[in-house]
Amino acid sequence: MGSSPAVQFKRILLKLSGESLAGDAKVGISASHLKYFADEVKAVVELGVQVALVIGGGNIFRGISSQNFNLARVEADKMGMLATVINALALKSAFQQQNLPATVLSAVNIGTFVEPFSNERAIQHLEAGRVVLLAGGTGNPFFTTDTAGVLRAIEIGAEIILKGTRVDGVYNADPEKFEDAILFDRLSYMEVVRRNLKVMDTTAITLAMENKLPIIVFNFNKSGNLKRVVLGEPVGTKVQG
Ligand SMILES: Nc1ncnc2c1ncn2[C@@H]1O[C@H](COP(=O)(O)OP(=O)(O)O)[C@@H](O)[C@H]1O
Ligand SMILES: O=c1ccn([C@@H]2O[C@H](COP(=O)(O)OP(=O)(O)O)[C@@H](O)[C@H]2O)c(=O)[nH]1
Repeated sequence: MGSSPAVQFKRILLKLSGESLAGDAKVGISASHLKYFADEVKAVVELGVQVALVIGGGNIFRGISSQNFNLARVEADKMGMLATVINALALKSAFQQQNLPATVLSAVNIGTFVEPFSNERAIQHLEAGRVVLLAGGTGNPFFTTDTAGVLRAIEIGAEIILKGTRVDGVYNADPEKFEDAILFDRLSYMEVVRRNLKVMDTTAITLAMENKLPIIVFNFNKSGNLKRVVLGEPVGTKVQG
């Protein structure tokens, strides 16, 4: 008889894209996707893992698409950051409906709706057993929520950033464009940068590298995968030194 798998992490930072909250139309928020997020996250909280979650905003607005609307980039990025707050509020409510205590901390000052982010507050909430939804990205234009994920992981002392996507990990080319793309089990940070593998932006990768924060990129759309990663099963691609 094999021993049961052991939980690998005490505290994780989970990064999920805004689009993963949308239905097939890739815009807006889908009720069934909210429920799915709650179920997947609850399964690891029940293992005793502290979960901080950085959510993107691409299902509502991306600053990079500002040219399409003839908007100034900085204003468009503010809209993108606000979009992440909307997603975080939706997730908080969905988590609470599944009896999963959750709270939102925002990098952008939203007044009375949500608490402002501080690393101490985040850690207090995590230690009190709440899922901490980190909204507003980094609070600065020209950054992404992937970079916010790495930054917050380091600030709150998470052992790893888990980036959930709709593909199985990091490939040698975009698997949505190249059918014969090959999946890596592991990669160094420098290989991701050198090979220009666009699964996370370079700012996020180099910040992780400088702070020795390991990254696992995995398919969040496969139910149970988040739990498998936390239990140390070989799921996705591990990026580290
Ligand atoms: N080398 C690569 N390996 C894996 N995915 C890649 C790669 N290059 C580009 N991608 C794309 O990155 C996406 C994952 O990033 P994610 O942040 O979840 O989505 P998005 O950027 O659309 O919000 C995948 O769906 C995939 O199409
Ligand atoms: O620190 C940040 C994080 C995000 N954004 C803006 O918010 C949008 C949504 O974030 P992102 O594209 O990372 O979301 P995702 O792709 O994960 O859904 C971005 O396009 C940017 O316009 C920003 O300006 N600063």
